[in-house]
Amino acid sequence: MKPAAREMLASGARTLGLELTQQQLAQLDLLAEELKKWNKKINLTAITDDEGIATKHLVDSLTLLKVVRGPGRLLDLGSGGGFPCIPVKVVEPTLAMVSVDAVVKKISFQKNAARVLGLANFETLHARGELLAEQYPASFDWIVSRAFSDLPTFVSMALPLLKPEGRIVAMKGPGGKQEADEAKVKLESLGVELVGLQEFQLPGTSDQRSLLIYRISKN
Ligand SMILES: C[S@@+](CC[C@H](N)C(=O)[O-])C[C@H]1O[C@@H](n2cnc3c(N)ncnc32)[C@H](O)[C@@H]1O
Repeated sequence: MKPAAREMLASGARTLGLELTQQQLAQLDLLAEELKKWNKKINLTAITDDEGIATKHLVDSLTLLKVVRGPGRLLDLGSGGGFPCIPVKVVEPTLAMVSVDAVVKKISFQKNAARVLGLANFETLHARGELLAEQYPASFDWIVSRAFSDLPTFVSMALPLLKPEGRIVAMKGPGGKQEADEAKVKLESLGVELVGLQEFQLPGTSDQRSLLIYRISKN
């Protein structure tokens, strides 16, 4: 990435309370370069400029760390080009990751990126999220997604895979609260409750973001 984009990444992360090491910066830079290289052959993202990648993919993925903490097992459903899971893994390596996408070429990209970046405990899976319950029953502390699906679809897919004390985190844009309100009754009938809602501005932009956090209902 150009120096200006690297600086946007470092300062965006700092705004989130994350002081990136030189090694983490170099790994995220490498991820951006691999993304641009592969994107010429396969369609991974519409965002192709360094500044856009720095803020809208890298810093945006790291906003998840406002809520998620390691150690633990994290599942990213519909991870596409590896967002948010790869940047989060780089910055919070104590999280063991499973990254799932239904499109094989996206998973091939992630496998390559994980190798080039030297990520350990980062499993990639070419699969549909609906079909994971047998292989991963009640297995994850965190199940997350960004730009994946509506809340009821995501939550129903995540529930059989979530540990009893685990959390489901949906990364949303400015309409997150409204979506949560509209889905409230449906989500309660599925057996989850909203335990956190964070609304904030994506650092380095004027874009609004929200994080919706659910757990299995206690009553
Ligand atoms: C809009 S992309 C978002 C990718 C990434 N999370 C991001 O924010 O950049 C949605 C991704 O979900 C994947 N997907 C859609 N339905 C899926 C399913 N049922 N199981 C697994 N992946 C799915 C698609 O292949 C696509 O890569």
